[in-house]
Amino acid sequence: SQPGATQSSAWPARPLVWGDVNFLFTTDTHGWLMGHTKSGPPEPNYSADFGDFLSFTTHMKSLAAEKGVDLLLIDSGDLHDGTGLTDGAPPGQPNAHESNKFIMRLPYDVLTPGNHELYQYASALDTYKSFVPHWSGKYISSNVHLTLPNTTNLIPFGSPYRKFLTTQGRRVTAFGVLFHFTMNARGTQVQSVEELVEQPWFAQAVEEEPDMFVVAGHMPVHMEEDPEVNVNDWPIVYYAIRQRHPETAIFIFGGHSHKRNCTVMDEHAIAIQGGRYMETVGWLSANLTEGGGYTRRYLDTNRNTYQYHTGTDEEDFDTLEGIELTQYITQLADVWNLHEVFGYAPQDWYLDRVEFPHKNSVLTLFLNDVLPTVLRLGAPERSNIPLLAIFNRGSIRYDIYQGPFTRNDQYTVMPFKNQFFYVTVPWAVGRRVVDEANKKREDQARLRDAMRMAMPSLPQPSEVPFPLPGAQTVLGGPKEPKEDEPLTLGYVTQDLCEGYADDTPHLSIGGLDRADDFHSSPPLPISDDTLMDVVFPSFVAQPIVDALNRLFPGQNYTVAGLEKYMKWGSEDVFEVYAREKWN
Ligand SMILES: Nc1ccn([C@@H]2O[C@H](COP(=O)(O)O)[C@@H](O)[C@H]2O)c(=O)n1
Repeated sequence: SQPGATQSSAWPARPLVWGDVNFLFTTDTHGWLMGHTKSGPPEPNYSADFGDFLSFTTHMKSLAAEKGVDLLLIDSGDLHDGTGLTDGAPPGQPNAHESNKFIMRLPYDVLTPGNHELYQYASALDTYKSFVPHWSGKYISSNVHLTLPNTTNLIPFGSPYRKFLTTQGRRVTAFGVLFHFTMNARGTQVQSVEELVEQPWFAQAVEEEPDMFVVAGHMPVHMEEDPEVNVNDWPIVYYAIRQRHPETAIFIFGGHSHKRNCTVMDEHAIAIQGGRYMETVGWLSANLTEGGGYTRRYLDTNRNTYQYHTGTDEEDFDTLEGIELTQYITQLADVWNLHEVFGYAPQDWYLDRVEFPHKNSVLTLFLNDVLPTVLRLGAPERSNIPLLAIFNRGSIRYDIYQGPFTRNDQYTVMPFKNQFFYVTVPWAVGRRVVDEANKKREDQARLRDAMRMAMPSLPQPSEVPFPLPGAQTVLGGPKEPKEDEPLTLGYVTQDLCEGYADDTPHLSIGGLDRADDFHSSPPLPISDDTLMDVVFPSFVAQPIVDALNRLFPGQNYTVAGLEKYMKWGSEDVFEVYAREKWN
């Protein structure tokens, strides 16, 4: 792992149960290739870096070969937007250009893009040119297309599908599916999942019966409260395959909601996903012969986990390639100055453990102090005008831990490069913008829910042989810790499949389901007709402009007509604040 990373003191509770077909899977890694290096709990549980992960997958592939079984490695997208390694490149270089080279060192069998691969045309194009070719057909994007500069023809972003033989000779048909993402950059196209399954080429690809279908997709395998994330179109893909092949095995690997979860779809189909930020490596094993059945496990990403499951120790775990990858990651972090300290955070602030406006919520810190401080510093000429700052919760991505706050931390909290726009309106209008923008979101969510209800519901699985014979130890709740083995803080997963699936037992860190809605700084004690500045990030300019136009008819606000509030963008905000307040 990376120099200075605090190692985990926790260990897995029991060995993995292998089937004849096995999968390791990642999703929503968002650039956390350095692993989690802080000492505050639960960070040490996720302290392995991508070099460790490479050593782990190498040992696991060898174990599979020794056992004469298959092991496939899958990723379900969102490789960048989340750390300095992916987003801290010098100006002009597309996100993830360097970090993608690290990912290319891993032996993935199937990869698929997430929505973050498509927000910016420059990074989508760079992925297409520099990353996709390396995979020789393994990077699959069944419903994503792109146009090359100065052309109009849509071409597949990755391969539309992949048919291949596993090392044990099993025939696989694989697809890669992204939810119907609509905020993609001009020059990229995402087909809806309904449209995808109607394509003649899709019907043709599905027609021939393989031993198993493997579908990696950037959509959650469960329903979510948040309409931004509640984009579970898996039943559409599932039915499109099931109609033709009633009993063929289907393995679905989801993502996007940043949670561990699992759903049994029928006796021969299961959908599963790991969490986010390289905190989880998922494990799924199945017997396609000998009466079927599955086991699953959510592995914490630390060296204890990796060594325990590969029967190695500090002496023989690291492979040369793994050590080399760790060193390359360290070098890039050094070259890009990611460990530069901007200030010292006086306490922890959490994203998901406490609710806004709790004093330990990173959202509270951001709205009540960070944003007002930085906006005032950034536009001193407007400091006599009252200010209402608005932001979208989804732009804040992670906790802040007490101690040195570095350039990399700035990217883990707020990786996006959004400008700040403003309009000057009477307080009577300004104070209603956030509610109005959120109301529209809720209306859209209701519409989407209504469409979803029109879809056939999933059949109830009957008598699903879950888990695999020999996996009974997985059932019955968390293993009781020994008295001298205190539990550490971490994830305690309750997914929708049978039994207990966390690999290492923990005391629950908690976690809240939140909508990616709009929030604003505290109300101002001013009269309704006082003019004020409403400031918001460019990413949400359209919904805020729409809300303003509904509240203030006749003004005709447009995104193109908006002015920048200050020179700093969202990626600068925490640096400016930490230098000012924590230094
Ligand atoms: N330029 C951007 C891009 C995205 N966001 C926020 O990220 C959310 C999507 O992230 P997921 O991991 O859930 O896919 C999006 O809804 C925005 O809130 C942003 O702020 N700026």
